Amino acid sequence: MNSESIITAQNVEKWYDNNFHVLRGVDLQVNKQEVVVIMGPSGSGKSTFIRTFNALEPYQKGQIVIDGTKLSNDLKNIETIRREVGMVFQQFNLFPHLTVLQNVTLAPIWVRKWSKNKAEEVAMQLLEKVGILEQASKFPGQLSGGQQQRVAIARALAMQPKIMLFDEPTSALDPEMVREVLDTMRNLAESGMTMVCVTHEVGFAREVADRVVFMDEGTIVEIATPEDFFNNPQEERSQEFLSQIL
Ligand SMILES: Nc1ncnc2c1ncn2[C@@H]1O[C@H](COP(=O)(O)OP(=O)(O)OP(=O)(O)O)[C@@H](O)[C@H]1O
Repeated sequence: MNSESIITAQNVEKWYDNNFHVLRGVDLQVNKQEVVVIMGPSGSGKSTFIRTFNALEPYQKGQIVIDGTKLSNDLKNIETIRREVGMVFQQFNLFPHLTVLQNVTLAPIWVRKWSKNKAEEVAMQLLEKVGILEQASKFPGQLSGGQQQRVAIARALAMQPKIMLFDEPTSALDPEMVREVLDTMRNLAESGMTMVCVTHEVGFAREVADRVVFMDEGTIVEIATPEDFFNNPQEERSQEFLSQIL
């Protein structure tokens, strides 16, 4: 792991329109090539927090800097940020009327202005990497959930991001498909990608994460190595959470 920071969030505060104070002064620094897993009870603000990293959610106070670019709410740097930060969601969010290949090449052609040939060449490499090359000409509805999620990962990677965000990527999958998606994420981590993953998958966190961040009620309660977090949590709220999930 590289010790150079690529995400710096300082004292981030956010209120939803209904005045709900969802992020209450959150600080986090993620280093290049680091894998951070964010865990915490439902409603603690995990999704909201990572969605601020690619400007899907505005925030009202504090500062977020992504690879040297300040993420301000005037959306000035939004194109730069979105190019650098890929995201995979719980619901795969693929375009149902486009083939797998078209889903993966769409953004590189329109945003990166690549030729169709170049975009398809890169897409085929990525589909091979995530193990679904033979599905390239199918439509999302013809694939299993696990395969669709791997298309979503390939689609995000096609933009050649520096950071990948995962928001509960296996929560909508049947149990037998969870493994193939986690294996794909593990391979990506091994290739040196910087990753921030909201997930309840303890095995993945134990094996792949460099650090586990535990959030509760809009704050970060504890940050620790997986070994320390799962074997010897320091905070009472972490202990309570772990006693429910382990
Ligand atoms: N658009 C919105 N408007 C108002 N409140 C919202 C909105 N989106 C989320 N919330 C609330 O903010 C809180 C945090 O939501 P968030 O999805 O970030 O939590 P989470 O920790 O990711 O939860 P989960 O594990 O259930 O996905 C929840 O109480 C949720 O109801």
